[in-house]
Amino acid sequence: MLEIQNLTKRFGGLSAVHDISISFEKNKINAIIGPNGAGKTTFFNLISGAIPPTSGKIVFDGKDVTGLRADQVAQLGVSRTFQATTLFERASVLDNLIVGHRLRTKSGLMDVLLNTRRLKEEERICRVKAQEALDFVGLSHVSHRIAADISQEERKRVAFALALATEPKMLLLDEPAGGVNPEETVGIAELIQKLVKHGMTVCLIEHKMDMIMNLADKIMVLNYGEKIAEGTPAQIRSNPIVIEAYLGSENAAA
Ligand SMILES: Nc1ncnc2c1ncn2[C@@H]1O[C@H](COP(=O)(O)OP(=O)(O)OP(=O)(O)O)[C@@H](O)[C@H]1O
Repeated sequence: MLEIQNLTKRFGGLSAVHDISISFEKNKINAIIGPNGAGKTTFFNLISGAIPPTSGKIVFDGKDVTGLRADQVAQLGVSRTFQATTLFERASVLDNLIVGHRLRTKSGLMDVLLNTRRLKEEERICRVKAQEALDFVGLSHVSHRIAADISQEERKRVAFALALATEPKMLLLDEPAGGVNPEETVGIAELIQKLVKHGMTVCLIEHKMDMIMNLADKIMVLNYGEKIAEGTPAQIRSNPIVIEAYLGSENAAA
């Protein structure tokens, strides 16, 4: 599904991502872990087209997407959530979703000015899709609440619903369980499994090791921009290089 070949991103003298090659299989949950500053976010920025690589190649679903812009990559089926979910705080959850969907649909300025039939039809479809996305992530009950009033866990679910607007094949989730309590983390993990059940491929960055170890099919470990390991949770847990660099001897003992 996603093939990364010798991907490098340099910022001045610093290689934030250095010569990474890896492949992520379709319909699986892939996790990227590593200490702060290891290059995880930069890696996501490269895959999603937010920044161009210095060198290397990114092939998504058989197409070379290296150097494409974020909107072009999104069009091909890669969608993304961010560590912080930015919402229109005074608007309802449903309206946030409708705006999110509208931004991704096709009417041009002339349609808006002329208020065409196509525009009206798109608006209707957006409302239906927004409602469907909220149902999918388990938020129909808060659809009319003001965004400012919902919990951190609900915000995370809204981020998922927004990312689903483009009907992606692959979802990049940046700390999907960041700032949510352990019970809610289980719920977020279940939602990720549901996405995969519905045919999506997931790639996530997460610091919550219990969640990752229970959820991921494959883990890539970054350290100082380099891939130091990849494998199943069991392989990663017992990898001496990972233990040394990242997990620490306490985790190994556990
Ligand atoms: N635009 C930029 N310009 C210069 N340096 C950058 C830029 N973006 C990231 N870096 C540097 O690249 C390195 C990797 O950063 P990155 O944010 O990708 O790490 P991370 O693993 O996502 O960290 P965290 O877990 O803290 O989010 C860091 O040293 C960071 O300071």
